[in-house]
Amino acid sequence: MESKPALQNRVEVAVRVRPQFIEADSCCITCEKDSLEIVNHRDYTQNIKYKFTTVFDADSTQDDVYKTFVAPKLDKVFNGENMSVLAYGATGTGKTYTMIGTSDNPGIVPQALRDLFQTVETATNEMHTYKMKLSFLEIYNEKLIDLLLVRKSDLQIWEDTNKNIIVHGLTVKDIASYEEFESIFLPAMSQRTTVSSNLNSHSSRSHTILMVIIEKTQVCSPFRTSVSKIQFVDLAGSENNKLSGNKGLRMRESSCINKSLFVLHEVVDAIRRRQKRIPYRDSKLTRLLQDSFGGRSSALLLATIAPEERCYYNTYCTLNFATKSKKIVNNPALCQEDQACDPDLNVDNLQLDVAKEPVSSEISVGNASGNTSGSSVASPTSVDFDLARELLKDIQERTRMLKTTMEKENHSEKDKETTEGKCISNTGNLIDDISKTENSQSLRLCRRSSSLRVTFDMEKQSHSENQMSNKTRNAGILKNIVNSTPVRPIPTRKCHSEIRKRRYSEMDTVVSDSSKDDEILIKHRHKTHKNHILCLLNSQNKADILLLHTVGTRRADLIYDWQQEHGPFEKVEDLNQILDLGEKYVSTFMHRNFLHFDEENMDPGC
Ligand SMILES: Nc1ncnc2c1ncn2[C@@H]1O[C@H](COP(=O)(O)OP(=O)(O)OP(=O)(O)O)[C@@H](O)[C@H]1O
Repeated sequence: MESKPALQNRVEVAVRVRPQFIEADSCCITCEKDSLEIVNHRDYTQNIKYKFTTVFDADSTQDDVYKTFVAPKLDKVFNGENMSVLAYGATGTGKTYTMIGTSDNPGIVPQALRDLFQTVETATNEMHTYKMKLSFLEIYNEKLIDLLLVRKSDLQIWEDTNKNIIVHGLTVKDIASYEEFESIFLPAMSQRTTVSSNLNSHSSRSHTILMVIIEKTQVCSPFRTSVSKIQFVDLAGSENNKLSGNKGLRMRESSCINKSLFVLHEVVDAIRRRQKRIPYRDSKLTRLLQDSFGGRSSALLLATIAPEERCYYNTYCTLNFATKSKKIVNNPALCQEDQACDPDLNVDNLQLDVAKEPVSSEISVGNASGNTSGSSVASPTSVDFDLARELLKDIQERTRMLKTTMEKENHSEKDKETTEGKCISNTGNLIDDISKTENSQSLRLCRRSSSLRVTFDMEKQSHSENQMSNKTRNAGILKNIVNSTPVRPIPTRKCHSEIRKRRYSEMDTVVSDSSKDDEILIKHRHKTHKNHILCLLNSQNKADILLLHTVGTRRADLIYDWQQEHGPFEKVEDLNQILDLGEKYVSTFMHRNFLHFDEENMDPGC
């Protein structure tokens, strides 16, 4: 495969400034075509200048953004590459507007889908057919919700032995036309959780990921299928609770949003600093975006900012995040599979590829030296599987013909067996040879791919890595999918200390000398949890009390009434004073809330 120019693999970043809504507030941004300046808050006599691929000023239209930043890259997806388009920015800065838009001013998603369907139409010919599929999910309060289903439940993220990420049970729907896409997408979009806040009348309370899968299949033998996907990510905006006026449940939502965005920052920082451990697992968002930040997908990040001075701090933070992100180097690979040759590989398995494409493991994401060990491994000799399979078919065909001829010529039974036996044994040997070669090939490729997945800095990226042949990569991906052994659920961040310990012990090379830190961390977390439980118990809002495990409306009433009468609980054990709860229940309460306490229950106001 031809090596690609370094810049093509970096996360591409553009910034869009939304129009000024509050005239009274002065504008703090000056835009150029590919740069912008804001005042330096540390020294008002200076400006801070940022450079990006493109800067869209407040006058830019939806068309400008789509046609300049996204449309030219859609070809990549058609050529088998995975791609993510992400909107990032503070609340009310125009992420959803830019991604989805309105019926009069359609945003990136509808425009891209129109173009994709158009390309499918023109590209379909006697050689290839195309199939498009759709999945749509939101991450709300650290829960994965399938937006294509009416009944909402928290989906699980699973991981197979090849470190492929799978959203278990996620609906994948076929879409045959743009109209069909709209008929599925628009009702699903209306299911997304939004509320009115001081900063945005339709503020998104969740991150959404819309995945469009494109399957390209050869009409003739060998019926190859290549599967690629493009995902559109509309991140919920970071929020300052004082400005947004959030309380109670809104506060909890915003704490989940802020926390996952915080982890995203940490992931970006860790990749840039080439840390051993990239904290992808610390939130569901980063787990699902693993491929877009330091993985095998190309990524386009659109940072949205507001021009008003009162939004200065958010603008400054967004621009800094955008600047950090553009330094991340992804290592996109073409996804291709030989479906016809593998009867076990059914299309339904591929549907799950919305989040299943190979991703970098925490251990393989940059070792201490920032070296990718695999890069020094010479490319294994490429075995031409297609040729081997053709040969195999040929032998089988000849065996069949020989058998028929022998029967016709009334050869003796013995002769027939001997000749046929020879042919079959040859065939068997060839099958063995092929599968042995494939297995060893795939083993090597799997090892290589886990160490080759992430490159932090293209300048330091080894040349040999880029030169990995197209076929080798494809075969690697094919084997990654074909060899996928049963998946297992990943313990997500709901982890309590035990899971945390176990996870750390699994990550032998990474944290072998950090057990002390871990212990301190566990103690700290325990203390923090205790404070948060206490805080929820003392909340003036019954909805907050209901967030505690094992607390239903009756118990929430008892707890609320008690604190109204006696004042706030000083310690969690004070629950024993509510006689109606019973001693046994209090111990269950402790057990469940301490062991199963998850951070989504934390109220940031506490
Ligand atoms: N470029 C723009 N031109 C015109 N209106 C815009 C533009 N950008 C944003 N808006 C308007 O600003 C408001 C907030 O935009 P939007 O809902 O897209 O923000 P958001 O960043 O998605 O916020 P949140 O994170 O709270 O969901 C909307 O009413 C939207 O129509």
